[in-house]
Amino acid sequence: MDLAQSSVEEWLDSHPDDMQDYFLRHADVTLVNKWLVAHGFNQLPDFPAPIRNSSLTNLRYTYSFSNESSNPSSPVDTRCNDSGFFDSSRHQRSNSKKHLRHDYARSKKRNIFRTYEPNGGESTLESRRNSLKEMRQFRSLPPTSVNLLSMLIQSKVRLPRYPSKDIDHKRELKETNEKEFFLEIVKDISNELDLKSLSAKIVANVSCMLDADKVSLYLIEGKAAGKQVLVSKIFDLHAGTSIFPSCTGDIRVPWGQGIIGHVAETGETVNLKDAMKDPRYNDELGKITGYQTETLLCMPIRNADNEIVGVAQALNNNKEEGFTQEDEKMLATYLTFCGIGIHNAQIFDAYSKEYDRNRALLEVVHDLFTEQTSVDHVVLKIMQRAQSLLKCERCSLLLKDKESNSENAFDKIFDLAYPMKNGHSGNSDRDSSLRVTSKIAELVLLTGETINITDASQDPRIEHEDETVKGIRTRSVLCKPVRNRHFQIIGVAQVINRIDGLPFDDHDDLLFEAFAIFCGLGINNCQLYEQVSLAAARQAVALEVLSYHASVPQEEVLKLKEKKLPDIQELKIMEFTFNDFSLDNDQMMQASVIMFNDLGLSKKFRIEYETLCRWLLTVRKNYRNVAYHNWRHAFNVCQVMFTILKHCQCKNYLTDNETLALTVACLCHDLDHRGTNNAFQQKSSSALSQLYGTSATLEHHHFNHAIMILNSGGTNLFGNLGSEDFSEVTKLLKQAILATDLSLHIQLRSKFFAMVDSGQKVFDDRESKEIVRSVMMTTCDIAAITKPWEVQRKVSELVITEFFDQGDKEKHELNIQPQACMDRDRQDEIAKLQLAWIDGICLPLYKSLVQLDSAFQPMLDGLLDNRSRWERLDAERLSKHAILETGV
Ligand SMILES: Nc1nc2c(ncn2[C@@H]2O[C@@H]3COP(=O)(O)O[C@H]3[C@H]2O)c(=O)[nH]1
Ligand SMILES: [Zn+2]
Repeated sequence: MDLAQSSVEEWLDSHPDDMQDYFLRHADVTLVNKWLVAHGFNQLPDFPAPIRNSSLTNLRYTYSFSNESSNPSSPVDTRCNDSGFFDSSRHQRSNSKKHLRHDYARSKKRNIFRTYEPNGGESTLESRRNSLKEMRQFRSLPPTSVNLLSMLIQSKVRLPRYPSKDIDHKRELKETNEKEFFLEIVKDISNELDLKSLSAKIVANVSCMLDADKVSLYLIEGKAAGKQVLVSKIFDLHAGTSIFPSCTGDIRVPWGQGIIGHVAETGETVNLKDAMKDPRYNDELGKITGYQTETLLCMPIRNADNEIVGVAQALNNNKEEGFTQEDEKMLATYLTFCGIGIHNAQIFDAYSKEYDRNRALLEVVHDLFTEQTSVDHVVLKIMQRAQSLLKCERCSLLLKDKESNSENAFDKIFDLAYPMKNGHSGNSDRDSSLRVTSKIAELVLLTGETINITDASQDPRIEHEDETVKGIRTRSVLCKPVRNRHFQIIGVAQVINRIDGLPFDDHDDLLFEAFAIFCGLGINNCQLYEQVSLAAARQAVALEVLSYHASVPQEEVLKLKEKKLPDIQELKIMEFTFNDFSLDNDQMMQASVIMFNDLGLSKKFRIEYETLCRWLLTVRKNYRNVAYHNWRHAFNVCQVMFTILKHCQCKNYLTDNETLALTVACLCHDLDHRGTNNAFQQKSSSALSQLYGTSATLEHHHFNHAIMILNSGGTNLFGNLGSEDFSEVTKLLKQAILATDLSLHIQLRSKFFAMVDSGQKVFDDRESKEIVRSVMMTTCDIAAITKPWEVQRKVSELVITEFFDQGDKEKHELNIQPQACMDRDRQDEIAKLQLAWIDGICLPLYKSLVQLDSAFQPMLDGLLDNRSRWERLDAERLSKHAILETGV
């Protein structure tokens, strides 16, 4: 066991990268804390209270949990009071010096950063293997959009990692072949794009080159924002600056401080034989660690544009004369290469950050599309992503109270704390950290302006009394309005305290702006979705109510079912001269049953008698009580179809499915007609035109209504049809009902006329059959014009009554002038209009039908008779008119 342990340790020692990788992936905050305690870093700056009465008072620390392994969803408690680790007792503080000294002594013994790869190219192989493993991992997952997106936005860029030569090898080379040595250390850094590794390599190489005991490297950050600071990426304790390492290895030196600051600011090289005597030298750390600095060489690093990008400092080369001119020259030359390398690595770093940002925003977009059902879900997801990207202690969203009279009241608050509290929504009163910043949120809600408070202790708008009670300290706040798609403010998004202790910068502002927009969009989508769901539910309820009223009581069904059917001859329904008004309601029902039976439909399609009765009664009930487009019209249309099927040739070309579809279509073709035509639906922007569009608006509705009836309980006439027949009959039914749109007939009829003119008598191809069926529907629909004069006169009155009602609506409700045939003020022109109707639509149709099949002759005869009647009436009107005008 012990042996295994020692071999494990040995392996870990020889594989520092793997060990570090394992640590980064598996270490939790407790372990990090333990590590920090063990290494003497037992104070956190500003968390929770500044250090007072200590010899370290003027030391500036910056602790950051912001390295790539930090994840806001991990339960990191930055206050760490539970463990007592950050307890600010004096005892702990005085111990810290001891730890620090101890650690420093140890750090001298070994390289903290290994600057070479003991096993050559293995790491490149390993990274390739890892990336393959990741791909396999994604590929093995089921293909959900999340997995596909993850795969797509996986960075395919792998950092080149070139192994450094052993430090001893470099030293040897330096002794034997200085030129080779120099080439080696330039090559060493030329391909390194990771800033941290690059810094470590430069430090190691400069140390070797100058025989310096300690080398440090600082890079300038925050130049663009005008807040310059010198940052060291590597963990490297040394004396000479008032700095302290952070737990990520980032060390920050304020601008202009110490020799490093001076060199960065002026660009001068500083070469000292006795650094401690220089007034710029600040030896706070030296006092603690006991490290004595003697010789010092500090030089600026410039990029290709000659701008200073950093500073390198070497200490103690243990030579009496200090660092020589030769050393200076060599360092200057080497730093020229380092400057280019650093510049490239910084650009790469900026691109990586941008990549991360875009990736996070893409993920938010994905969330937005997948989470549309609940505001809570979408907001929480976006906030989690915002918090993970902005790395802040708290992220909240406060939604405006729409009901409240007050302009700055919130009714829903989402709050995500760090460590993750699994965001909750509710009353903010219980939460003091929200209360201290709610004034800011109210202000943002009122003004619509972003507020970025970089130092909350100096801001009067933050109520600090609450903080002392709860032990929470607001250091910085970034607060933004959240708007809907109409740019109205619907809430406020707020982030508090960056984890690294720095204030929110312009970059954060921009990023948070994107999140606020996403939040607004997400909420908007969810609200729309909720509205649609609500409307759908409302519609479902309305349909339920309607279908209850549209259905027929069972007694009525039984009554019809049990009533003896009269003789078909008695009803005279097999004649073209059938009187549309001869049957009463019950007789029309019975006549319909007889037609189904006589055509053999009931038998062929195994339609149960009770189902047929219920269906017929239901269809009748679903016609409105309008003047013309009512149940009687539907019945009369069906009667004509029946007569045609009984007397004309076309029956021979129709299949049973077609006969069934045409019969059902006649009875259903005007279902739920409201007494107004398609043009009116369009002009009034009725719900029907919105639902079905402007082409065959009503006809689509009639068809859908027919399907609805067929689908409701006990009325499925097609219930015993096989699936193929069922879908064919439904399709034929749709075609037939849509064909009753007169404008479609006008488009189609020329084809029919051409077919008849060409002498075609047999219709067995798909297209001509469809044309014939459509023409048959119109033939029946307008057949009242062919009926005996008394019937025609009565029907035309009903048609005109409905027309005039629509005309009245157009005049009074839509404020438009109706067509002549719908204008009540022109009722004396009826005969003229009927003549136009006959000549324009009816006569060409019935003439062509007779040409096709002489069995249609009675229809044409009736039509011509009615024409002469209308002609006479029109002539009478004209002569009356002439008498009135001339007085003769
Ligand atoms: N002018 C006129 N139009 C008619 C007459 N009979 C039917 N129609 C029209 O023919 C149309 C056929 O389709 P619709 O049932 O939608 O509406 C009908 C009426 O607009 C009529 O006697 N005179
Ligand atoms: Zn009709």
